[in-house]
Amino acid sequence: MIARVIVDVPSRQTDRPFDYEVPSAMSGWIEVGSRVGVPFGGRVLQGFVVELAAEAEVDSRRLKAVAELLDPLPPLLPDLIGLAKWMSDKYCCSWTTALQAMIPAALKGKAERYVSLNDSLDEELEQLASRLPQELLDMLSRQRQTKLESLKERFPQYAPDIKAALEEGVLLEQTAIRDRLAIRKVLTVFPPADKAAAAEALAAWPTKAGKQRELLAFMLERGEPIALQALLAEAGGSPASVRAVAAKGLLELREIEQQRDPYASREFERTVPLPLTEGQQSVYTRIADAVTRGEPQVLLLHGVTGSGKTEVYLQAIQHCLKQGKQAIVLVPEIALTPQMVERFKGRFGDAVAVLHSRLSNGERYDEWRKIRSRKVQVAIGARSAIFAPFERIGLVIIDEEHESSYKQEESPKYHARDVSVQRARQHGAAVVLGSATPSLESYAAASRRPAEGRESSLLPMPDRALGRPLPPVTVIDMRAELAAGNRSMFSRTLHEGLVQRLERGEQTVLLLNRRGYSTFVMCRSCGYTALCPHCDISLTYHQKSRLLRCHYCGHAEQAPQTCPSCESEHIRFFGTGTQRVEEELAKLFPGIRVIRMDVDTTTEKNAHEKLLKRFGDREADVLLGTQMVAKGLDFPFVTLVGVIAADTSLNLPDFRSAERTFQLLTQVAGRAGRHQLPGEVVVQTYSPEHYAVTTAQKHDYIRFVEEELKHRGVMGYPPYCRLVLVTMSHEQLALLSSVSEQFAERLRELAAEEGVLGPLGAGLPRALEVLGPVASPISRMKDRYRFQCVIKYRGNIDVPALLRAALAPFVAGSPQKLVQFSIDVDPQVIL
Ligand SMILES: Nc1ncnc2c1ncn2[C@@H]1O[C@H](COP(=O)(O)OP(=O)(O)OP(=O)(O)O)[C@@H](O)[C@H]1O
Ligand SMILES: [Zn+2]
Ligand SMILES: [Zn+2]
Repeated sequence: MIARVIVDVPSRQTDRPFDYEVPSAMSGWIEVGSRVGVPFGGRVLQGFVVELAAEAEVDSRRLKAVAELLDPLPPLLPDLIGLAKWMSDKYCCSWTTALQAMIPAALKGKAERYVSLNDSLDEELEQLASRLPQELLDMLSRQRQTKLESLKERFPQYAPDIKAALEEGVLLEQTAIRDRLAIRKVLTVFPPADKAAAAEALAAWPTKAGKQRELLAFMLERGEPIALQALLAEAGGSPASVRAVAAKGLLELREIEQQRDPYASREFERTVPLPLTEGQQSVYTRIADAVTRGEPQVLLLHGVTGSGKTEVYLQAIQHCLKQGKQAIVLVPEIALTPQMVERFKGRFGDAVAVLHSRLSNGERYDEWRKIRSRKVQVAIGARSAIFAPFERIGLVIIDEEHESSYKQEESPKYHARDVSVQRARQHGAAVVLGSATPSLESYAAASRRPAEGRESSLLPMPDRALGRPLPPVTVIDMRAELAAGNRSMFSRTLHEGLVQRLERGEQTVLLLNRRGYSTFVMCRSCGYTALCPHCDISLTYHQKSRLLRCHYCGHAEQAPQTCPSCESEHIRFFGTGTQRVEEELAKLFPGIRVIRMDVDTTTEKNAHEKLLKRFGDREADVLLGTQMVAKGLDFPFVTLVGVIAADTSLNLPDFRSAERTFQLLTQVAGRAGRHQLPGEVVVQTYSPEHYAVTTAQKHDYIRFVEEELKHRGVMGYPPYCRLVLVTMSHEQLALLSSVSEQFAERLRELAAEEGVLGPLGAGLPRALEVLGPVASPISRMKDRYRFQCVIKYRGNIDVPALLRAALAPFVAGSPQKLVQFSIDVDPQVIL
């Protein structure tokens, strides 16, 4: 039997399956999706089996055999292998890069070198072996295989002997793949099987073995297994005393596998399904029908903030589980709050696995194994949870589907929404995209259907579940505030609002829209700003460590005391805006209790969770933060939401800036007055007439979409066309410039051959334009210059195929001269 294996070398030349022979001992074990170690270019590398075949495509004499099988159960399923292929085609990444995105970090094994004594030593070799230093020989003969690294570390003085032994063939070298992380095993003590006999033995115990006696008595009383460590902590004694009792057959000592459950210590109150409101009911019925029918379908749930989307998700999942199928729930990373987890754990208990980036690798691996071993039926997590290895998926839910964090910014640059749709196609599953502010792409796609004579896939929920109206929004023109002599960062209205909440003991959420703000260093005398020496971007100031850091390459340096350029002392560090707001609040409202949530206060593990819990327990009057406070929070005592600067995201050079601003304002406004107490919202801005602000003020999504679509149409942006961003980089500017010109030219030629090259504005059904090359907005990163081309196209064009063809001449070049190409299909940001 032949296994076709994708080897973990992420280069374009090796991006195809290689044939290996399957040794007969492995043949019953190897499947499509198995992880194997295979010889490749003189090493053993990790790879995945993507196909099994009877005959090799290469000369059988040149065929090598699979060296090792890494897991008894294949970590990937055939549908995921197929999905990875689809991703590599669509996103122009290598197949292996896509496969790597699907497995937990713990399984990204690394090759290790081992040595062992050659056991077929003939006389001559024996002779040579006997000359090895005795302690080295001892160690080698004790173990069948010894890690080369540990041998080197332990006996640095014998390096020449080891080398010689390897050359002479006295020592043999092997490579094997070792996982970064193993299943955790815990030494556990079990109570005696025969209690009566143990009790008898206890009574007859000689008094001098007091500690062993106590241990046995403790275990008899306890009656259930306990980890050795815990036993020693509770009952005292040493491992030796436990072993002594076990040796008498009165206790049992065994290693058992332990799952690291990050939620083990938490109790989740069980909830029951709520009677649905009318609006929820009709939406639920549509989703449940789709799940029952088992046809792939994409539904867009457009429900205003507080409309009770989560309850609909919960009941739809319940329906899905009843059908014997599994469900995946995607939420944006920062919305994966304890509140969210609680709602799912509360309804489905241990049937839920949670996957997010704040878990340790070990915890994530264990959650993942619960899915793979069919212990859970629901997976909730950030974007990569779409790869949860379920076998029969009935429903995929993407909450806050408009969030940009569903797009992965490093390779594979996939969008979880598109991957979900593809995976749902494989399984006959329904996809529910939920949002109060759907992305323009999703909204346009859903509204196109009725025009094409198909059933609408738009599911609206225009009312809040608890009957509260959406809160009134007051827009404050900050220019007028200044004209009226108010120089504070709080308008009079917001100030007044805060005073009232403090008096009434209600809570306020304050959002500082920080996108586009940066925390940089500037000299007020000469205008000097601190730039990264390797990247064309300013360094960011970190107040805690007093360091200046580059967010792209990690470069760090001490913050200067005086200006490096003019030696002036007037050098200023513009710290995170939230810190300044916090200081101002303390000044204006003495004694005010503020919880600040931003990148600086949420670096620690679970910090996010702890801060929100304190706010939920009403230990603070104000929750102040960046984007993090805008989403998903549902606190009954929040009656005021203030947006300190609505504009900062409007002025970014990004065609989605109006959409992002509208979404952010609508989402954060939605935090107010969700329960019994009515809420209100104050939005401070320098552009009160911008349609993103005025439509958000009226909670008018449809109006915003109409307005925004006009702009997109005029400018030629999605959803009227699609984009691909190609970024090229190299250390030498001249070379980069000429290669990128050649590439763009080649691409235009190929598009012309296909008959699709032409301006989008001409009204052709299929058209493609290549813009550039031009210098990227960040024109140098990690000492490499960067150029970019933007491809705009409309209609059914296989752009990935065009790109691959255009790239071909540049991939095979000599390595030193290689220009690095990075392709971003449907980019979220054009930087
Ligand atoms: N059928 C129902 N009966 C009673 N209460 C409900 C019902 N459905 C939802 N709720 C409550 O309404 C509140 C808002 O619901 P939820 O948080 O799910 O809104 P949402 O649509 O997700 O809003 P957002 O987009 O703002 O996060 C919650 O406190 C929830 O418990
Ligand atoms: Zn200066
Ligand atoms: Zn840098």
